Amino acid sequence: MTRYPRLWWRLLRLCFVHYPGLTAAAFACRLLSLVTVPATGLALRSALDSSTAGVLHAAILGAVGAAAAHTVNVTVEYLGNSVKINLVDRAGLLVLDAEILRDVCGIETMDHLERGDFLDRVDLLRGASWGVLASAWNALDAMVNVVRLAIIFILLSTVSPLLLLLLAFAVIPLWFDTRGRRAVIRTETETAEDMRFQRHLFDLATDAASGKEIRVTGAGPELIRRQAAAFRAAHEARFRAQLVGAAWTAGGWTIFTLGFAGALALVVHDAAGGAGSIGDVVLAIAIATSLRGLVQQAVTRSVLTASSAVLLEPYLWLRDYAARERGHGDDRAAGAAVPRTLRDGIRLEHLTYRYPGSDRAALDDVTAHFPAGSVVAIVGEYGSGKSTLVKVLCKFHRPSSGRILLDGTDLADLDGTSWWARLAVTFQDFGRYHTLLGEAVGLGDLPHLGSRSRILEAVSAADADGLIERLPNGLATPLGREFGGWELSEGQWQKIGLARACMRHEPLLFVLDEPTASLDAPSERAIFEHYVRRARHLAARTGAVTVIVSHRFSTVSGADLILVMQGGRLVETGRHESLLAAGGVYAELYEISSRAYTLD
Ligand SMILES: Nc1ncnc2c1ncn2[C@@H]1O[C@H](COP(=O)(O)OP(=O)(O)OP(=O)(O)O)[C@@H](O)[C@H]1O
Repeated sequence: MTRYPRLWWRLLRLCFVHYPGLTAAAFACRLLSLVTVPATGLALRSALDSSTAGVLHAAILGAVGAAAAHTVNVTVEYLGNSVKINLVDRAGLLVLDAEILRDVCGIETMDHLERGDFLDRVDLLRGASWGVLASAWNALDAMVNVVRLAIIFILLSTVSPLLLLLLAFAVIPLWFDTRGRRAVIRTETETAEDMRFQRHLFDLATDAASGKEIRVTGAGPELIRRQAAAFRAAHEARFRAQLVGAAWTAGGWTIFTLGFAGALALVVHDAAGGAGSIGDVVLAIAIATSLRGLVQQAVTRSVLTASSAVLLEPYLWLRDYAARERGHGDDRAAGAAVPRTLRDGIRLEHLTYRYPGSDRAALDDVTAHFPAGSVVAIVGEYGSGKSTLVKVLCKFHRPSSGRILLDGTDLADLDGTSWWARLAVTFQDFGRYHTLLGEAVGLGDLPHLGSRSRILEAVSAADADGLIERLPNGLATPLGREFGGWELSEGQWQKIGLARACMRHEPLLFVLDEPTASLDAPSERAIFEHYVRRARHLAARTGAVTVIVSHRFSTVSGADLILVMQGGRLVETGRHESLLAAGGVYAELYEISSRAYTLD
């Protein structure tokens, strides 16, 4: 909680830096609002007392003053609020949202995108950055309200010190409300996972890709039942918490109203007994009436400020997390430069990796040497750790222990961006870019996005010339039905992904993670041979290592080195012939895979 004031100060400064005019106007309204209610009461008292004393011009002046002060009060309240809403909307969406996204995307590794606790926080903040900013203004307003109340109480004490008792009654609703709110916040945090889960099921049930399976398997009703159950559980818990909150609020206000009525009866009684003027009674009634509104505002703003903890906590957590992760990257990445070419190659030394929250190692003590210029195939059954190894090589995950050396330089000492600039990759879950076809390929190497010759060359390297010829506008064909473009088959999308990976001419690591999963057997063979030729070409230029991940053993038998993974461990390594001769896991899996292939 002690960090909040610092955060609010930073956020208010942020508003001022980006929108100085609006911020200054919002502050001016708040300053004026400090004096408008007391001024109205004082002017009214002066008008009534002057009129009782028969001083006409002073009475008129007082009446005009009271009307003017009241008008200013209403205007600054309205203006102050409108400016605040405008400011919070603009700065929230344009400045703070961008900051949050920069934090999420600026983290070098990708572990956070697979951590439930991280995703819960991002989920809470999704589209709610204005709420983080609003908390700073609510905190400021709560403070302004306290000062306004203090001025009013000083004024009331001039009428009767007993009126100060109202303060006690004013504090009660505040305390009651805070208690109720806390219960609501707690429940919202506790049920965030249920809400995320039900949204996931909703997306699954309405997504075109999963929709096909759902129809065939008839899993729809079960998914709907689970989605409804998760939603009901979260919703009911939140509703119950809101009822508890409402009960606390109602209790607080009932006590305040009783106290307020008692205090006014006291002032009228005093005036009737001759202990005050009629002006005093009017002053007390006018001010004490606004007092109710002011206390209500103070309570609302304090409650809003307190309830913003539901956003501030995840926001601060995310900032801390991003800063820690960036700090980790910066510490290590100081100084080391990515080699221009590889001579020795890539060495994995006792590489172990566990996914966040998992106690099972997805990579377990893997040691291997990928010589510069070699074509390395990683094979193994489902879930054996092939993709994880590729992701750690790409520096998307930081090894839990062990290291990766590039010509002797620890990958951990290189900064991610420089390393990624020397990678060419296509992943299993390749991107489907809904752009012009030429751009979908050219995006593989931004500096050459506009180079037609380079794009055509990449298309040829991916064996995709035939596809371009069949499309109505060649490279200028818009892709993706969702936005009115040309829809491609899985295999065609995959070829575009492969072409994109071929855009870079000087990678040090060329990764093909299941590059042919959506392609037929002849295309697969042709592509593999194509890539081996390309790998030799790249090897001659930069000593690049080509890593191909595949289930199909027959496809990769021509690789220089084959790594056989099983349950996260590297169980065999060597060339095809020697592995076959050894008669181990590779030989067995190769046999099964060849039989299946022949049956096909
Ligand atoms: N994000 C994740 N969080 C936790 N565990 C994961 C995650 N991704 C993968 N795993 C686990 O790590 C292990 C290795 O997964 P990986 O995807 O590397 O296997 P793979 O050999 O590439 O499988 P496939 O051939 O199916 O692509 C598996 O047991 C899997 O359950």
